[in-house]
Amino acid sequence: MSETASTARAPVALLPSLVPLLHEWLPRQRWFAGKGRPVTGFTLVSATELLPVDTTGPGLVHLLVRVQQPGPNGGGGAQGDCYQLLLGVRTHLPPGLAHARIGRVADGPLAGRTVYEGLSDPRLAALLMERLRTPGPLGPLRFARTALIPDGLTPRVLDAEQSNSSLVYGDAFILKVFRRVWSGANPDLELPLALARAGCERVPAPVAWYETGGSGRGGEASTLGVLQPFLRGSQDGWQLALDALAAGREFTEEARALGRATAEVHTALAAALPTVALGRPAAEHLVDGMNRRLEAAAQAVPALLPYVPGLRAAFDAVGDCTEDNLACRAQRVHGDLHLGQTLRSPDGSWSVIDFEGEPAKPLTERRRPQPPVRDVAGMLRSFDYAAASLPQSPGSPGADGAPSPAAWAERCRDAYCSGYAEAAGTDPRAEPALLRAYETDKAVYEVLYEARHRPDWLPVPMAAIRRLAAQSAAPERAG
Ligand SMILES: Nc1ncnc2c1ncn2[C@@H]1O[C@H](COP(=O)(O)OP(=O)(O)O)[C@@H](O)[C@H]1O
Ligand SMILES: O=P(O)(O)O[C@H]1O[C@H](CO)[C@@H](O[C@H]2O[C@H](CO)[C@@H](O)[C@H](O)[C@H]2O)[C@H](O)[C@H]1O
Repeated sequence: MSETASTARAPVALLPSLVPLLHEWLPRQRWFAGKGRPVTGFTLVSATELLPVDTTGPGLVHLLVRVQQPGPNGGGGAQGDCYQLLLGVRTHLPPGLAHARIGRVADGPLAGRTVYEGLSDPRLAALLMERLRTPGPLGPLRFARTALIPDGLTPRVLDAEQSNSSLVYGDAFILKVFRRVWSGANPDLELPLALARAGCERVPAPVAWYETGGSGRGGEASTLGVLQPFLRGSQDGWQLALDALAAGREFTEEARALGRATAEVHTALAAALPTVALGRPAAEHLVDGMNRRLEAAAQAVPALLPYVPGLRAAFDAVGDCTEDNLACRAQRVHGDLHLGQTLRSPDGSWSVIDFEGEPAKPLTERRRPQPPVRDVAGMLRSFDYAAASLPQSPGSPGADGAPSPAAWAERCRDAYCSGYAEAAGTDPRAEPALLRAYETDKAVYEVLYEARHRPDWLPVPMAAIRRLAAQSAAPERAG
């Protein structure tokens, strides 16, 4: 991403007058990654008027802003993390947009005007779609598409709690606007594009996207947003699993189908993008990464400390990877696979979405080839999560002698691995120590994630930590 401030007709002195409003508004957003650390400054990366700001109607300003904060920044390093903002500007905000209000600008080029979350304004959201329909450059931004997009689709903001912002257009397309912008292609564009080119139908194929930087000055463009077909009427795997559990129903058929879908995605990714055999140095590098993440998590969540030696022992299995072990081949993977990243369409087929990887990790790390067992482990953790999040009531599994949620999860985990083995030809359970190492790494990530975002959920990954640490201490008894 270019670090030079650039403008496309947007007022150059825009940022200073917005700073007091952003100071207050930005840290409160669900997608703001630097929660808990004070914001000490803002730097403008680029400002682009998508709709000119004049006094007759709403304007739409696209901003890339770096946010300075003390402490360990993710991808931004000392310069701070970069965020994408789409600000609506109006003289009078209609009451229907009151919920989107950011504030009134006190001085500068927008003095007296109200700025608000532009994506919440259907008129401005439609304008963003118009840009995607008619590709080409606009100041520092570039719009691209792979197919014609129909006109006149009504936009609505998806109100799911998310790391990014998504808009649905006419129930036909979904546009994901990446909030935290990293230098380089986002895997949520890169991988679905590669899968679409490889003919894999498990992933909605990107129809359009927009990006910045990377052209002419070397380096890769940074992805800002991706438009994909909206899978109307589909339900996500997390909700389906919870519904099944609450009704005391098995979920093994679905789990098996999910295993097959995961294997198909992995096979297509391995065919479309480079794979590497992990020799000892590369495997040891992976173990180092796991140990570093464990140390950082244990510093932030001291409840992890007693388990550190046991968890470290679990990671050692990855260091034993040799080049002739097929399970140790590394390839591009999903990177944050869980039930909430799967959608079942009304005809019963499963799709996989959200290839961004773990949002807090630097992009370079997320784009590195990994053993596919990493995704398998992520999904196995998810069945455990579903079972652990079921509120106990009479008649629910585990109460009054009904099958226990833990046993339900175990059957799902087995069925998922069986489905995976059927489609991939390799059974993840054939390398139990490797699988356990990746499950442990994921559980450590979850401990940190929950401590930061949903402290009430912390007991769920902590229960897994206790189980995994005990299994490493007695591996011969662990499955
Ligand atoms: N192609 C799609 N069709 C239907 N719904 C989708 C599609 N892509 C995403 N969604 C819905 O949008 C939600 C958020 O999408 P996701 O890619 O997970 O965003 P985030 O990275 O912000 O978590 C998903 O949980 C899903 O319900
Ligand atoms: O969907 P995101 O890309 O935002 O992923 C993050 O949030 C997830 C929670 O929404 C989190 O997943 C964890 O909780 C899920 C239940 O809510 C569970 O199914 C997953 O197994 C568990 O990891 C994910 O880790 C995080 O990156």
